[in-house]
Amino acid sequence: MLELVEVSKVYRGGRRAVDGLTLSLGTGVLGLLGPNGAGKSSLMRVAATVTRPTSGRVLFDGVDVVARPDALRRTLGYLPQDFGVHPHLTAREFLAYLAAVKGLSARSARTRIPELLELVNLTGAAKRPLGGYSGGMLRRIGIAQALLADPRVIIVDEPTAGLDPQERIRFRTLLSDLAVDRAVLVSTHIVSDLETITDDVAVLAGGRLLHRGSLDRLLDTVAGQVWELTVDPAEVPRLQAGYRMTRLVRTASGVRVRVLAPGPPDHRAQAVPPDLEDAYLSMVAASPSPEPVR
Ligand SMILES: Nc1ncnc2c1ncn2[C@@H]1O[C@H](COP(=O)(O)OP(=O)(O)OP(=O)(O)O)[C@@H](O)[C@H]1O
Repeated sequence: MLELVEVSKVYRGGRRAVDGLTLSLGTGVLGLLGPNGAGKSSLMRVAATVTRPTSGRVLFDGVDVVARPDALRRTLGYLPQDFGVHPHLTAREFLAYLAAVKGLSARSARTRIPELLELVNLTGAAKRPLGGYSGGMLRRIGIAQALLADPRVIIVDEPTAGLDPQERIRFRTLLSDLAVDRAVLVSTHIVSDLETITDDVAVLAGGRLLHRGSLDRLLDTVAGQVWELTVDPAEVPRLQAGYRMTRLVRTASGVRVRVLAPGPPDHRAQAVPPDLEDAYLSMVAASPSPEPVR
């Protein structure tokens, strides 16, 4: 449905935020995972036609959206990271305003807005000013506005940032439901957010794509390389200097550490099954940052 081909984004001053990245999206959720500054927001802004790529192409059903953005824009729902609302407007007024901006007829807005408020579970709060909403409620209003035009493509940047655990679950369920017949691109730097939302992950670091595939394939990249051992606190610096440590927990009997290594780092080390955090940290740590372009 949406294809990014060799896309680069270089900002003024030479910062190369996206570096020759190729990625395709079909129906379902694609999780975009990467540390802060990896280029996730830049990539999403390019995909959402908010900014143009410096080079490369973005195709929507085969049509070049850089030259002809309208076809995608008509059917795109985009929730940026810094989504702002007017605190004095109620949810209903805010959606009505955005519906007008997006060119929906007054008649379709009248039917669509209550449907969306129901979908994001905000019918009961529809007449309250947005200034009194919690972070989770605001994110849900953000999703509602992204769905106003019944989009085929939904792009949401760090949707779970600032949400409490319950809101997080509700939000993930909503996104999964929407993805049944839509392409959904969702970014996060929280590995555990992805496990329940999708099995299709793209790992980004330094503007480059490090991995695209299932969570199992991501786990395979560190199979047999994760070890746990309990050590004296004084030994921690030596281990930290020699190995990538993915966890460190103080216990009554010492410090329980989890390290990545091709073989056992110590006679006390026990092999443990890798988790996604291990795979992600191993991948991101191995990736060099690209040089700024001069
Ligand atoms: N408008 C801009 N002008 C100049 N540099 C920018 C601009 N936007 C982003 N950058 C830089 O590009 C790089 C990638 O930023 P981007 O926001 O795309 O990453 P991210 O993965 O979304 O990170 P975060 O989760 O912190 O937002 C960073 O080094 C950032 O400082």
